[in-house]
Amino acid sequence: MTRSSAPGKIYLFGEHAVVYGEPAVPCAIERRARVGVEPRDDATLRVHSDDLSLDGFTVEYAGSTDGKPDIDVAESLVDAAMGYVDEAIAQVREVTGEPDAGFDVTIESDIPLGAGLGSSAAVVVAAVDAATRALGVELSTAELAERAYQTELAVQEGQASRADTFCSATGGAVRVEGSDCRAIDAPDLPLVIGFDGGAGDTGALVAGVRQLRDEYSFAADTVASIGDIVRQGETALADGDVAELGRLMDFNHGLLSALGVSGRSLDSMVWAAREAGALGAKLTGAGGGGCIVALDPTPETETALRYLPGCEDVFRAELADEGVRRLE
Ligand SMILES: Nc1ncnc2c1ncn2[C@@H]1O[C@H](COP(=O)(O)OP(=O)(O)OP(=O)(O)O)[C@@H](O)[C@H]1O
Ligand SMILES: C[C@@](O)(CCO)CC(=O)[O-]
Ligand SMILES: [Mg+2]
Repeated sequence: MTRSSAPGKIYLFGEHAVVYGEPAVPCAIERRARVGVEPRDDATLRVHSDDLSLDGFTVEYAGSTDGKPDIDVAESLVDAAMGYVDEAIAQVREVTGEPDAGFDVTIESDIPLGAGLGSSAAVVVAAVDAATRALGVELSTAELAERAYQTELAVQEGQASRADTFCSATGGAVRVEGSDCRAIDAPDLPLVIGFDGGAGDTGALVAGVRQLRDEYSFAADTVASIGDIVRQGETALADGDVAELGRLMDFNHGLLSALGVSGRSLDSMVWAAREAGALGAKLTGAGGGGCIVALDPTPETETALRYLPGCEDVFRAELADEGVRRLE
């Protein structure tokens, strides 16, 4: 068995706008997806994940185009669940020049699905890394990030940035603007995550923003303004000005909300954090439902979120300095 892990992430600033070429600053956090792969002697892909909300199931199907999944749950759920792993393995087949490679894949993850913490990117980065190594190919971090990006791009129907996958592959805080991806220095930040137990569909949310942006020039301006916030945020990060970071996060949340990607429970967690004295709070990732990130060095935000109806989990996030990790 060849195993790799990769971290999830939060966005300090810039999700969604990054899809249209604005800069974004995601930070990897110490919550990981671990993927183990065992090459098979046929072209079948067999995936087991206990973490899927489908209550743990195994899907088996032939890697060829006419292969039908052999499962006992609704096919749409399977499509949603399998999309990223399936495409990650397609990338592995291409980069290794082994179109008929088959694998048994086992996924364990500490990252809630579809909640804005980059579970898809972490699973994809770890899967591509483990499966290529299992076939005797070691990708550089840049190549791994590129293949993982191509995976998200394909699954999200041509609408993805390099931000999540680059951040998960390299770890740390990063800045992504188009194809320009780089590590940046970030001070130790007092990050608190609130999770409403829900999820959003990244592809659908990104498509919704694209539609608004095409329809209204002020929506396009909103996306451009998020870019301005990110640039200002970079200065605040470089200065270690946590109060200013918080103000900018609040503003960023407002603009994401205007673009239609927040929701009642995300807004209520954001307001609970602000009322508890957080320096700033915003949704993270694609939105719809899932997680917010707040800045608070005191325990007040954690306490407020813990008692907020509709908030299912609260935790402090540590920055993950290490990206992909080769386990065995
Ligand atoms: N533990 C897992 N096992 C199998 N597949 C997973 C697992 N975690 C995530 N995935 C895949 O990732 C998909 C969720 O990705 P999606 O991009 O919608 O959300 P996210 O990456 O968690 O959040 P965001 O992109 O907003 O940060 C799942 O539907 C599934 O295909
Ligand atoms: C919403 C988005 O900006 C981040 C999802 O975590 C999509 C992407 O960058 O691919
Ligand atoms: Mg994702």
